[in-house]
Amino acid sequence: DNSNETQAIMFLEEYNERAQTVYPESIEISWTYNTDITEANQQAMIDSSLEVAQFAKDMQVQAQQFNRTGFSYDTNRQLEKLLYIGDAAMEDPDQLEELNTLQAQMETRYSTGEVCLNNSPDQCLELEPGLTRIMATSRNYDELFWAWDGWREAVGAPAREDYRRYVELKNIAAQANDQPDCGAYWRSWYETPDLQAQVEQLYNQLKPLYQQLHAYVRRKLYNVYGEDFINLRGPIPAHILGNMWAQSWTNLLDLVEPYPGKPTVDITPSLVSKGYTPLQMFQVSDEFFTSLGLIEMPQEFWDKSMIEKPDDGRSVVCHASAWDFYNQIDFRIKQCTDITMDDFITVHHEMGHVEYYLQYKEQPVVYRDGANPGFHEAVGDVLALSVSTPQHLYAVDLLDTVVEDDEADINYLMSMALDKIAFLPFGYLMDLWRWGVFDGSTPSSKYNEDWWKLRLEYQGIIPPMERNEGDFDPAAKYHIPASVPYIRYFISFVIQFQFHKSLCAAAGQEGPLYKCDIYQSEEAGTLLADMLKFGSSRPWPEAMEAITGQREMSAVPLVEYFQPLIDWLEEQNKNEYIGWDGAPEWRPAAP
Ligand SMILES: O=C(CCC(O)(O)[C@H](Cc1ccccc1)NC(=O)c1ccccc1)N[C@@H](Cc1ccccc1)C(=O)O
Ligand SMILES: [Zn+2]
Repeated sequence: DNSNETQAIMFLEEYNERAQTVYPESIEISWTYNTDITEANQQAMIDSSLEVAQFAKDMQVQAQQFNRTGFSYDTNRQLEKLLYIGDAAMEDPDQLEELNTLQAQMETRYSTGEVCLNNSPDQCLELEPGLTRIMATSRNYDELFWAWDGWREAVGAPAREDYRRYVELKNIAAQANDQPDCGAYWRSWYETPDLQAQVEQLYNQLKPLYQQLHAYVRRKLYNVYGEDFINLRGPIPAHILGNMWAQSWTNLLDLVEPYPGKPTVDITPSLVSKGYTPLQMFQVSDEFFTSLGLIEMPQEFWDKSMIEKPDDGRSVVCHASAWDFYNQIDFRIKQCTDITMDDFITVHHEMGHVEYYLQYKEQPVVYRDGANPGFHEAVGDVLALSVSTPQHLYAVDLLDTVVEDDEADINYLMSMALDKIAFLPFGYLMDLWRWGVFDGSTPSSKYNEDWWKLRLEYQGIIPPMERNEGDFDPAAKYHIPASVPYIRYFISFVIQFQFHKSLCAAAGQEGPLYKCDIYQSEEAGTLLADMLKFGSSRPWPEAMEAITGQREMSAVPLVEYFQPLIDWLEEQNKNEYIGWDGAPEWRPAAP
């Protein structure tokens, strides 16, 4: 009855007040651990998360007392968000403490991992920046193997037992949220019953693009490493693609550039030669957002963010992240920013998260989230599609010369494909593996075997040395030990081109999609901001419709963006073997 709804609304208002005290305090304690990893800070974070879990449980008990029939859509949706509270729903507090402890230990192991030169403890490299720079710049097969294998030995294998127990506990937590397993719980956030089928269909539509890029890059790597290490009908060794996880191949641009001799589109040399600091990289990004009429980063952001790896000996979680303190004033980024184009793009990615926070900060706390997790990942990347254009980089003095002809355009599209197309199979398989682990189809006895089956089937890569169950290679990627879902990035890499196409139309940009730069377009900014303000108050198809005019995810704008390169690659590859099942018995020579 109506009075019941009035009481529910009063309860929700009380929740909204209390949450804006409870959450900020706990998030501050988590920030302290992330920016100063010590045993004490880790324990403080675990203790605080147990307190927050108790608060969430108390609120859940109150929320489920209401008979929601006849309630308005909004009251219903807000209450619903309080019923499903993740790990906090675990019945047994000891199990929750064990889970939080495991997660903190796995995050610490990854974030403090290092590889030491011939066991001299004073010459060690951490992932950022040391190992990342080697993976990006070395063309020495053995040196790349040293970094690739050393990292997996340091943070992969040791995580196996923790991870096995983590999976058990995460599934117990999922069942406490009325879900069969943790993968099902993570997918439930999309409110899309056939989500797996939709992402599988999107992947199959994009697979031909990836296979063309794979064949072309394989040929170029063959020219560098030779026939002992590259089989022109087989998979590519996993460690020579310019990235620790072979998820982005942009660092191979100098090897694979279609028309060498054109001015480069890689601004890393410019950033370095012009003496750019991390702060300036953030300021340039902020200026792009405000040029669209979006909200600028508040002073607290500049005062309290951590945008460089500290040099005072502190251990920190270097993997980038953007933080909402749920008090409408504190928003931060934590990033160990290196002076590279990769990190300039990551700055935009992280700032996109904060822009979303700023746009929905007036929403009730329960709605301060992306329309779905993929939306949150797409915001910064959409703007980066404009920022990355040679014309824009030239306009903001990050490129000294720009040439606009068909060959230069193909070079540019290749650089973008090495990021966006190369990523797609990795973005897809990360959670294919985890969904299988959570639903039991991948037992711990086959963690590594199933991982490399997926890496071969979808990415067409092969480990440089035989792997076995003494290894645990998935844990060498942050999101696995850090328990961060990943299908959100695959979804983002598809929908960001839908958003780009719509924002470009709003900005009155007419030319080919890959040349569009929405810089300084208030129309584009307004179209984006109006969607961001929704937060998670409406189902994501409504947010999609608000920007693009239609409700589904679609790979069409991504294909449209890359069409000139697709045509070029098909011509280039007309005598190449497409795919990697042409030499099933082949293995690369040992490093
Ligand atoms: O992991 C990231 C960037 C970090 C983040 O911004 O996605 C961060 C990951 C994270 C870290 C700690 C706890 C939870 C998530 N996500 C956020 O900061 C975040 C997540 C949800 C809402 C708001 C912010 N990118 C992915 C994929 C990617 C995306 C875009 C370009 C390149 C690569 C990667 O590096 O493999
Ligand atoms: Zn992100």
